[in-house]
Amino acid sequence: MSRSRVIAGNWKMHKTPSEARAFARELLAQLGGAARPEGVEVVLCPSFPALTAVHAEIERSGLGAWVSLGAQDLYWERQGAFTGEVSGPMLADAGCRYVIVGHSERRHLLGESDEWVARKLRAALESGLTPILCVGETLEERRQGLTETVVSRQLETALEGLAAGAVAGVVVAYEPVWAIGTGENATGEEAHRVIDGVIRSRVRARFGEEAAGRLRIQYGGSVNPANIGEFMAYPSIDGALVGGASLKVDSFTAIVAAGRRAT
Ligand SMILES: O=C[C@H](O)COP(=O)(O)O
Repeated sequence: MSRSRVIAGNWKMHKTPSEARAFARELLAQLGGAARPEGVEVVLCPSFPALTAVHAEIERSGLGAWVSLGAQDLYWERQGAFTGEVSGPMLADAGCRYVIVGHSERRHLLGESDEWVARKLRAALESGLTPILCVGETLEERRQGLTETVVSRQLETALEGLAAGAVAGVVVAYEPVWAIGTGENATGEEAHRVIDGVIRSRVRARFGEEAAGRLRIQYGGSVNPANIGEFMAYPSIDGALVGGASLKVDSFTAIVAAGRRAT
């Protein structure tokens, strides 16, 4: 299995720039003090105002070969009269390599549609950023047996019209909405079923074997040091998108360490 794993910390609307800087310094010191887990990339996604401070800490740490900066969102236009929005070129210039698109909090709290997410994903790629595309069903959709329908629709709308080579470079995060911040995670088997049986197989059908084989697919939703092993036991799961447990140095470093593929 040659795909590297991506362990991303989504700090959401936590930590001021000074708190983020101090936290990043401590986290990077701890990550740098241990051996790099083989085949693992780490992405830190602070809020917009903290990006440059965290970028400076990554540079200072010398871990830039495997620790990257990511943003939590972007707008699809490159510049213009879009008050409050942030563009892909701005993020790239601030040192980002990754950007989250379509997080469920944006879809459900802020009304982002599948079409908006698709535009954002394209904008990310055009700016040379790796999008982390979030997909996942709500509790109600799960109860109605709509997981596959919802995940397929979100995935296919976002990837529609892209070249297979571009799709191969995307990271998809399967985040069942009912598992986010609730302490109630999907089981490894449930995550594997959606990741392999829905997401990778849809990509295979639409974009071919090579794109499907290269695409990295994470699980997200109440990941913590106690349950990360259950997900990483599946070769199909290429890492995790971590919310709450990424806000503490010890829990996040434990999750990063667990990301290495068993040999
Ligand atoms: O982006 C991260 C996800 O929303 C998961 O958050 P959580 O780990 O706090 O459940």
